[in-house]
Amino acid sequence: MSTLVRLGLVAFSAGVAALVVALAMPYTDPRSLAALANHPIGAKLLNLSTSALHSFARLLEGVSPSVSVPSLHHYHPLSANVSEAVRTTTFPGAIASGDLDWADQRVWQLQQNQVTSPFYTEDELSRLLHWCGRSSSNNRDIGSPAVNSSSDVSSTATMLGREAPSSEEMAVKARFDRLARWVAASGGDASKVQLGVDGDGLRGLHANCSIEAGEVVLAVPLKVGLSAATFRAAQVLAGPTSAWRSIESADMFLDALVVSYEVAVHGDRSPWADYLCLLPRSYEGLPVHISDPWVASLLSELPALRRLAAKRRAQLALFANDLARPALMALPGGRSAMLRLARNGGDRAAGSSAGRDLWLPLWHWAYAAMKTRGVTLAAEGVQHGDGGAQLQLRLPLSMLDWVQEYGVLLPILDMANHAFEGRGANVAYQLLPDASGTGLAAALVALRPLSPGEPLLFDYVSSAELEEGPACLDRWLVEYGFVPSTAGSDPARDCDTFEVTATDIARAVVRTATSEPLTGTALMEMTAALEHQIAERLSRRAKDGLPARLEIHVRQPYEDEQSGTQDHVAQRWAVLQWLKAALWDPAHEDGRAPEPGSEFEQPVNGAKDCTHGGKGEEQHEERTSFSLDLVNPRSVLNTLLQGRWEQLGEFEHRAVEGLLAVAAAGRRAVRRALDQESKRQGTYGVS
Ligand SMILES: C[S@@+](CC[C@H](N)C(=O)[O-])C[C@H]1O[C@@H](n2cnc3c(N)ncnc32)[C@H](O)[C@@H]1O
Repeated sequence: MSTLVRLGLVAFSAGVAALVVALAMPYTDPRSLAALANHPIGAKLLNLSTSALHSFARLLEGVSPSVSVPSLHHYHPLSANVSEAVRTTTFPGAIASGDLDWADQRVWQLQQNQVTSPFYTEDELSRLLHWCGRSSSNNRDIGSPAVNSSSDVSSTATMLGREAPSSEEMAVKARFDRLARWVAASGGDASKVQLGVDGDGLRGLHANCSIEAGEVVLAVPLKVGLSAATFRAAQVLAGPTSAWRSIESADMFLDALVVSYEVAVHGDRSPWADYLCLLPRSYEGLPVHISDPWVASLLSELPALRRLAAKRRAQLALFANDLARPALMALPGGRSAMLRLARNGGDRAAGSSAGRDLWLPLWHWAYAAMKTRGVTLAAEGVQHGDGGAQLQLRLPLSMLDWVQEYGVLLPILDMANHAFEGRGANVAYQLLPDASGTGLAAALVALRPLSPGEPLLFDYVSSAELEEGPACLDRWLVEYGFVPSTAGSDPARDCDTFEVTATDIARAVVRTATSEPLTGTALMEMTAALEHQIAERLSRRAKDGLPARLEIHVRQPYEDEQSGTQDHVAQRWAVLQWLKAALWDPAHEDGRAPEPGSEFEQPVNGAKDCTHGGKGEEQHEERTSFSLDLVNPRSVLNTLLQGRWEQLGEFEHRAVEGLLAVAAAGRRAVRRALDQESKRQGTYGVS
């Protein structure tokens, strides 16, 4: 080969090498990578190349690109009946919202049948967080005493009577102090706060000195927060999560992946190791994690909660198996971490029940931690800087261009408990520039002068509620795992949802007509016959988009004059139309039957007689010929509300904490609706 050709080849190789280096360089320097990712074309190129690289890697692993994209349909226990479920979506107020019906009672039951053990246990968490060196902690665990032993914190903790803190308490204090130093070194300030326990035994954040109104009590720079933008594999997250972009609400599960990764892969080497050790080991209130069959059966009577929990449960399963597990394995160190999780379950050969793979327990616990403690930041604000400051986060965020909201776990700040604004909140959550002036810090600002030892309470949702109005309390249980005890009830947060089927309508009709309790074979027979008729009418009306069952939502009427609705029963008009369709023969709709606005008319054909409980074919005939067309939908609605009010009353004797609070709030809402119906109709007295 001539020298010239050799030289040419060397020059060509050098050129190729230079090109490769030029292409690879941005990936090695976070700043140039961030600059590139913030450019619209650069971000697209990065997205494309990381997705392509990831797909290539999967091909090498033998995963065919034609493997179908995972979908929530696979986790809907009745998905074979999807087309039937779709039918229920078109009518206003119909149960399903989307193409899968999560409200169907059978969905929750079937899911529940598969739950044979708790989603995670404290013992499993002890194994996952073995480096923390202690056995348990939860919100009410006093493994977290007031960590400042100064004498002016007497109102802080129930622990102060103790002379010497236990070794566990010392360990908690040491971890908290290390976190405070990390926050300070990162440009924040945690010098005015300490861990404490309130009078109910609830762990929280307390002031440790006197604080003026308007003073910043705590500032935690966002870069200290644990999030998809900051965790240790942030820069390579886009590829392994590229399949997530087409899945509804995928960003909600990104945070659980982040926590799982830090625990499984980095453990005590994680910058958040101290923080992870201070997290509660159990989050008992989240409906999605109900494993006790008795509690699950209570949830069945709260359809709004049940529907949300059923869907969330399916989403968690979809992500755990098909999306988060492969994503974690594709992140650096993920594959061996996953193997460790599988092994950490103990000795399977010995048939130990403690031997399950720890991945699912970790996943569910991580989800619970993020859900109950994370703050969310709009992706828009994160990418373009909020409050006038450009964020310094390591991840070129536009690479995750499908994310709308980032969840962030903020060490120390997330120890503060909740109180509604104007109802006990003494600090406000704000985003402020951090000490460097180039990034943001999440801050708690005093709303009034604070004394040493006072618990710091802020409103978890005030900014969200500004836009959407007050959230119903049942929503709190699903999203935050607890129902805040407010000073007196706030009518705007009292809501109830209950389900009405042909059976419920039949019972209400009998009750409306007879005002006698539903007892005896004769009444049962009559109800069954009515139910049959009602179900038939509804199924005939299915072609008009009328669902076979309806959720009735009861809440404070919106103040908004524009909407023009002032009914405690949401979409009352539509509900009455549906009841009318269930009760009245379509042939009678040309004015032959009473309109919903007209007064209740007594049923004919001896409906009253049915309460006498006689037997025989003749009477049965008479009863089943009861004329539904003459029953007024308004009176049935009234009876349904009355029945619901009584049903919720029974919760008082059997429900567990969170569900009891939801049921009580629902009962107050239904009471208001009943009063409104009673006033409107004048003639109906309700007890
Ligand atoms: C952000 S954490 C607050 C700190 C937490 N207490 C701890 O020990 O780590 C939110 C959790 O604290 C509890 N919590 C906060 N505010 C509460 C309140 N007002 N009433 C009851 N529980 C509350 C709930 O369990 C909630 O899921």
